[in-house]
Amino acid sequence: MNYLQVIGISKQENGRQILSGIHFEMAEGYKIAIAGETGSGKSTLLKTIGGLSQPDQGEVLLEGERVEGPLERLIPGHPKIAYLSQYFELRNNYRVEEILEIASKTEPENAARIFEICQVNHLLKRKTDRISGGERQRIAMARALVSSPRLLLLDEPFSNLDVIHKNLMKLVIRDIGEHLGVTCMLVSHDPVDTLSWADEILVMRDGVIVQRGTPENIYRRPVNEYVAGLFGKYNLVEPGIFGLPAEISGAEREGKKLFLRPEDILIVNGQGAVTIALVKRVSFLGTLFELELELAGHTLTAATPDRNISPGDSIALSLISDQPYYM
Ligand SMILES: Nc1ncnc2c1ncn2[C@@H]1O[C@H](COP(=O)(O)OP(=O)(O)OP(=O)(O)O)[C@@H](O)[C@H]1O
Repeated sequence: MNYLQVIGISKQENGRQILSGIHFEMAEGYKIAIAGETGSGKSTLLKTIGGLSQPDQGEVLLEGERVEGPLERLIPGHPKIAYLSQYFELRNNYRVEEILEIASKTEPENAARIFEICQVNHLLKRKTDRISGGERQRIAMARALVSSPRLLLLDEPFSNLDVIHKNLMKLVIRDIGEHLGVTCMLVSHDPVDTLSWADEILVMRDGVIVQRGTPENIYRRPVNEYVAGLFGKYNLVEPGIFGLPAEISGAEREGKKLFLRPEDILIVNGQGAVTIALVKRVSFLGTLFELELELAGHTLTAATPDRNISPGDSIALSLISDQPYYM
């Protein structure tokens, strides 16, 4: 039996279709991220899974039992599912430990482990109005976890966090799965945040799942430009400009273009190379330099650690992949 089954969920709001026939299954311990542009239905789907939004059609089963919607329960929500919104509230004028104590349904030993993983031990004696945004988010996470959920739903857990607190939060979320064994699903409007965490990513657009796959598959083999663009920069060019034969993989690739992430383009020693591009612009990105290149009338984006490349240079290119992807 699948741990979580989402079966044909559809929902309209004010005559508009927000979710259409969403269907997927999830095994226990599996990590699913939901990505998509703003308004694509990610939060509504997550709330429906958590019993906080009523679907018009379809149902959600957790361990074989139907998750009731808010119209079917006196208190909306499911006792085994914790939903952590980006707009969570922490009551004012309480100490952090009191907030956590009120929510706790777990043994003190487990609670101590959760506090350690969420890195809130040093905050327990503080009043809730004397903590920063990043600390609040970790406390809200600890509060959700001490309620002993079987499934944790995180809606935009990285929003409003600076890089340091975002990285801390990523560690917390990783450790929740690894050390507490809580199954977790998260939504992020910045899908790049989900690549290193998720076992699988569901990409949504207009209330429909447009692609489902491993992070690597979605990143390297997006089904369309919408999915490609969500996960970063890309190039879509005629295969011929890299000297690739036009009919590499037969009829299915008819009219398709070569899909390349910036890092798929290698800058090589010019001897014997056939593809020479002109450097138009160089931008420093921290770990890499991003190059804007002109090649046979195309503008390409490449990435390189080489700091010795300047605008106006002619450079030789090659492709990193021996399995080109066409879109
Ligand atoms: N209660 C509601 N009444 C009317 N429209 C709603 C309601 N809830 C959501 N919507 C609409 O449904 C669509 C999907 O909203 P949802 O919040 O699920 O998207 P999202 O992908 O999570 O977006 P974001 O990344 O901006 O949070 C949006 O167009 C939103 O305006």
